[in-house]
Amino acid sequence: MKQQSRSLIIGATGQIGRQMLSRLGDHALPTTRAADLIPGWLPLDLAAIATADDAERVLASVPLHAIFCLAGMTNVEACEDQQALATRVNTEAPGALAVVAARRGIPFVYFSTEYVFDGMGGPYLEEDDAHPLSVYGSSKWRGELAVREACPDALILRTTVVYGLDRERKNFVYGLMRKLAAGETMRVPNDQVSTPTYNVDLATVTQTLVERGASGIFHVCGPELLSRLEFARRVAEELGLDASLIEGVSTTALGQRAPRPLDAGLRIDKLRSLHPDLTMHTVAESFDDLRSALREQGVAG
Ligand SMILES: NC(=O)C1=CN([C@@H]2O[C@H](COP(=O)(O)OP(=O)(O)OC[C@H]3O[C@@H](n4cnc5c(N)ncnc54)[C@H](OP(=O)(O)O)[C@@H]3O)[C@@H](O)[C@H]2O)C=CC1
Ligand SMILES: Cc1cn([C@H]2C[C@H](O)[C@@H](COP(=O)(O)OP(=O)(O)O[C@H]3O[C@@H](C)C(=O)[C@@H](O)[C@H]3O)O2)c(=O)[nH]c1=O
Repeated sequence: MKQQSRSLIIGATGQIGRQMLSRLGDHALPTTRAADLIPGWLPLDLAAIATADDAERVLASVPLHAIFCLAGMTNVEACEDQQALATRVNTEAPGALAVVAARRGIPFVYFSTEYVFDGMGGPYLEEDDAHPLSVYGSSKWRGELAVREACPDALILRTTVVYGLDRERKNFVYGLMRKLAAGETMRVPNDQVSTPTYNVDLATVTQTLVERGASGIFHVCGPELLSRLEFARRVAEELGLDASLIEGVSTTALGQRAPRPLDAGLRIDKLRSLHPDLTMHTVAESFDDLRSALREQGVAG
């Protein structure tokens, strides 16, 4: 029987990958490194893909109509110590997979980050100069360049501080909820300014942009410019948690190894002007949608 052509979701176990998967349903072919645990998924390890030949081998005889590259080495601190792996996973493998997409004439979507900027003049537009501060940011910026070179029609989506329901319960909001619900203090940087992004909006916009044949770089993030401290306080307020347990500190005091862009955030003027029907929700609006689901998951009171 002829195999049906599907959209490859690389990184389908991740926060954003899960959202894409639930949207695309049977039209998606998810990948994971732990393939034996999930029947029907394609085994794919970005660390094993260095060249277009490697990518062709992995995808040989797999009919596809789009490739979404959501997988990445996303632990910003760990990237500082594992530069070679970060380069392979975030730069070289996406570039190699983009070659396959270009050869097949199918859409390729690469997820990038606000961390391509240095945070000295945000919020940023798509055409602003990149100047990453960290190994992670640099690997993603070089990933963008590799993807664009391999597949000039690729769609590159830059986002940041993505939150929402996450089966792995890994994003910032979960960390905050766990601490506050346990009555523990959370130290949060008061000098990292960004534009937090609801993962449902991000997945909806991604799907729509691909359906509309968009290409090039788009910033896709929430509409509010907030420090982590302000964001954390709003989340606490939305969930009825004790915001007095949130302690604002400088990034320096937090002692993170990877430098973060401070005065950052992304501007979505381009998205708004070319696709005015697409809405990125505020924190308050997204929590109206999210609150009950978080409670069902048993992580919020
Ligand atoms: N979350 C955020 O705030 C932001 C995310 N992004 C970008 O969006 C993308 C998705 O992020 P998010 O969903 O949050 O990520 P997660 O950290 O939730 O998930 C990472 C995914 O990458 C996969 N992965 C990691 N290493 C490899 C590898 N060597 N080979 C194959 N798959 C691998 C994991 O799969 P496995 O199950 O096999 O471990 C997992 O599915 C990333 O590219 C990230 O850089 C950009 C800006 C902000
Ligand atoms: C350990 C610790 C961290 N933090 C903060 C610092 C840091 O800003 C944040 C770490 O959580 P995050 O994972 O959201 O932060 P970070 O890994 O810096 O976030 C990034 O993720 C990657 C994938 C991106 O591409 C970025 O755009 C951004 O969203 O939490 C605290 O506030 N208190 C703490 O006790």
